[in-house]
Amino acid sequence: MLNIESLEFQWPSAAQPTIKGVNLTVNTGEWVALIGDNGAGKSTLLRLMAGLLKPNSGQVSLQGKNIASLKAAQRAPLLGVLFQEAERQIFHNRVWDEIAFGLRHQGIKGEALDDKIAHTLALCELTDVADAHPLDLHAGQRRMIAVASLAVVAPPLLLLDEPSRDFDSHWLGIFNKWLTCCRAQGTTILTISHDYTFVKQHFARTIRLADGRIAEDGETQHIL
Ligand SMILES: Nc1ncnc2c1ncn2[C@@H]1O[C@H](COP(=O)(O)OP(=O)(O)OP(=O)(O)O)[C@@H](O)[C@H]1O
Repeated sequence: MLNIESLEFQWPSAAQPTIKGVNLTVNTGEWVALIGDNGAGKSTLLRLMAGLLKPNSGQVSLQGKNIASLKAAQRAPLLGVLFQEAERQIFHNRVWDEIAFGLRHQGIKGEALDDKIAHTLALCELTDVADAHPLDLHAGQRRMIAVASLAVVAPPLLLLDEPSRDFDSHWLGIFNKWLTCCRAQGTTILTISHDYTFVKQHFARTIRLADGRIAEDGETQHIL
């Protein structure tokens, strides 16, 4: 599914590379947690995986395609990203329109569009706020809107950055219900997390990044 070879990346303003020769394979349907200290390079690596940054050398391949060579519209059906700050991926004035965006982009309209959105709103317990402005809602709901925008499109690969952050126990329960659906659909997931309870609950494999390199890669029960 996802193959990373000899990946190197240096932020233009940085004195040294942030990602230093990472090699990694994630198989279809696998769930992998990426852990490590603050500043280890986890979010940078996730952005490289998503094709949002171009590496200085090496390559990220997704389903055999070099991700850095794909346009945004070509990447959209292949992968979805949940960023740490949900606000950064919310652009519409109404929850319903935010969730509809990805489907409309795929040319889905009419009853098929309405049905998919109604199902996703119910799954994410957002039906009551479908007409609300996303930024009028609290942090847990805003994060769930970003989740719903991914859920409705259901890409085969999900890259999640600290997904359990901002959720109280109520919203975490709804989020975990969505993860159960992802598991049933065979979705591949790579998540960054500092929440080891969450990691142990869902992710059999854990990779620890330290100073831009993979320090450990193995079974979660041995690493955490
Ligand atoms: N936009 C940017 N421009 C320049 N340097 C950056 C940028 N984003 C991150 N960095 C630097 O890259 C290094 C790795 O940061 P990154 O956010 O990838 O680490 P992280 O492991 O995700 O940390 P955290 O757990 O705190 O989110 C840090 O030294 C950081 O200052």
